[in-house]
Amino acid sequence: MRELRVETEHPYTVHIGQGAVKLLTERYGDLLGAADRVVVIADSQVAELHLDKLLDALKGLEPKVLRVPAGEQAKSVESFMDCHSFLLSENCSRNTVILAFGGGAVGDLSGFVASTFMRGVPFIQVPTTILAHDSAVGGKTAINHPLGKNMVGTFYQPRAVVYDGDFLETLPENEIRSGMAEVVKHAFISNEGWLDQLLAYDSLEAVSGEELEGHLEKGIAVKAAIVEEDEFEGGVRKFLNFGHTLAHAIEAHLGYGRMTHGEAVVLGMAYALELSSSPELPRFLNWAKVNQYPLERLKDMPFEELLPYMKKDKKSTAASLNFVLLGAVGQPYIETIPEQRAQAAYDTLRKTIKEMI
Ligand SMILES: O=C(O)C(=O)C[C@@H](O)[C@H](O)[C@H](O)COP(=O)(O)O
Repeated sequence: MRELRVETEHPYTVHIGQGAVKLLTERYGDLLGAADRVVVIADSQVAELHLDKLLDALKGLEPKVLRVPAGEQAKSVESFMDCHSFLLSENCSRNTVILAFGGGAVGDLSGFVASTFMRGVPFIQVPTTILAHDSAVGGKTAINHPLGKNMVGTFYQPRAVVYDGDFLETLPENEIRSGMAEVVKHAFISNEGWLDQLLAYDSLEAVSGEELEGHLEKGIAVKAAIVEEDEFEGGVRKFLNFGHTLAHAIEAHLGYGRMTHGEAVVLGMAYALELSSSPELPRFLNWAKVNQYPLERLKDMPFEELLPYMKKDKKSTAASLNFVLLGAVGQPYIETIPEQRAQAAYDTLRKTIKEMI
């Protein structure tokens, strides 16, 4: 079992490894045992596959379980209110502990619920996807608004992240693609050797379970170091948003859940590399093509339809479009891009993709 500390204002540990859920009672038994209620907010699809294992690990605690829609559909006002209604109907109090069981979406929703129920109750992230190595760490919680992704949310750190590798074994292909995008993002902003290694795999299927665990640990370490330096995103934390300005615009434009988050992030990273005039773009596009990321979808998305969302990005201001760009691998920076240049780069990228597929 591997452990990483995240030294934020309220520090916590990320536990990674097969069978990690047993730590819920071994390490967090005091917190959970002292709660008047333990509430599991579970992704409904994940619950079908893995809830028994989680409940087994929570034996004796008699948790209440609320199933929410799978994936991005969970991050709605309706789900948010359903969670609060459930907590109230179960007579939960400030002494209740919430467990988020599922991928990034259920983690974001549950964290937001935990941060707002009676002005805040403790929560533990129990992630079940590759993508969640990113979203479960760092304390960003949110639901979506039709006008922009993650627009309603808080910074609220979990008490622990218990990341059990067994849950990753049933991930569908598009979820593997989605999660690996965030792993590659962590490599782009931190470490050239690691990026070389990730882009050199013949395909995502060629990554063994053991190697994956190592990559996830590296990704979490990159993220934890940045979050420790800038928990509330005044500066360097923005680098974790590499590829996200366009990605979030695509997700909002298409409708949440129509493209996985990580797949959209791959399109967004390609765009950021184009804006950076980065020599990394060709091999990155090739990796994305080999692994069947939906590059071709850009052709149906005119720049003018994405622009309003990009203007609302949290890194932008009313007057400017701000992107995370890359000087070289491991050297991210923020730049304000004039609209015309943003449009020209988008058109160039679409042309390059059209020629290669
Ligand atoms: O933790 C962060 O900071 C990130 O930006 C990580 C992103 O990969 C993640 O998707 C995050 O939820 C995006 O946050 P947002 O503030 O751009 O909504």
